[in-house]
Amino acid sequence: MNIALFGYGKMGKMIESVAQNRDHNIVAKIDVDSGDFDYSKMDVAIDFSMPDAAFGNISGCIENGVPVISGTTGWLEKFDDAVALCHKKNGAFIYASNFSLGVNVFFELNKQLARMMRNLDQYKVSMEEIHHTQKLDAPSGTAITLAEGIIENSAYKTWKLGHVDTAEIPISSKRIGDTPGTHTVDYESKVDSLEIKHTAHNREGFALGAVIAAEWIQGKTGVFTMKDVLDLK
Ligand SMILES: NC(=O)C1=CN([C@@H]2O[C@H](COP(=O)(O)OP(=O)(O)OC[C@H]3O[C@@H](n4cnc5c(N)ncnc54)[C@H](OP(=O)(O)O)[C@@H]3O)[C@@H](O)[C@H]2O)C=CC1
Ligand SMILES: O=C(O)C1=N[C@H](C(=O)O)C[C@H](O)C1
Repeated sequence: MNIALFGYGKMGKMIESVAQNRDHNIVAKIDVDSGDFDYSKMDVAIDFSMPDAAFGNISGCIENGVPVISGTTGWLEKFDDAVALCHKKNGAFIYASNFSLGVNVFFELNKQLARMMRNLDQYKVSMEEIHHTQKLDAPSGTAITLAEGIIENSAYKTWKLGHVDTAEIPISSKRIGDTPGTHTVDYESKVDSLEIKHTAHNREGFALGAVIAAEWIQGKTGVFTMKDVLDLK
């Protein structure tokens, strides 16, 4: 498969390595100051760029008939526009706030736990995410997806960074060293604590998930999620 990388930073380089180990070719490495590039050489594009660049990269690929996988976080105010464009152009698009296989299982576990805790008023939920100090957005895209999973399956109405009132899920964002990504969902009562946690040991899992998504989307049209890719029930 001929893969174009939009964003050749920490993740772009990791994806290059994982993709080459799976016998794919990298046909373009596109950063902020890259010149012209040729969409006709791309079987699929993988975007791990920056919040203000992602929508332009994704829409350019869709307009030019290139299936696109995006892991960039912090641009979701334009997500519905990307979905509409994909449907209009009969394109193919997957966004995931986190491509690691373990986190996608964690997303489903989190929803199931929220359903089980729904009527147990003794417990108050909170969330913590820890990332490296270069991260631009807070809270992380993964923490937002986890909060949305709880909101869909409980009486919580919204999430908020820091301290909150009772209908909100508090998210604490910490930036420590080179932490690849740690997410904890905690239910606290007066008598006990129940927590689920995912810890990424490095960036390889994110890259592997994105390459698996790129392989899976070949020949398909539509807007998909990692739940579709991994066939999680
Ligand atoms: N969904 C997931 O599983 C994961 C998502 N992420 C997300 O992916 C994104 C990238 O992360 P990471 O690789 O660590 O960040 P980096 O800062 O290391 O890399 C981002 C790259 O994007 C480049 N860039 C800037 N503008 C553009 C543009 N217009 N077109 C193409 N490339 C551009 C930057 O170039 P320059 O340096 O020249 O400005 C840089 O090389 C972040 O939003 C992060 O949150 C990260 C890990 C996992
Ligand atoms: O910026 C990162 O590094 C990461 N970003 C994603 C997020 O915002 O959730 C995924 C992962 O945790 C790493």
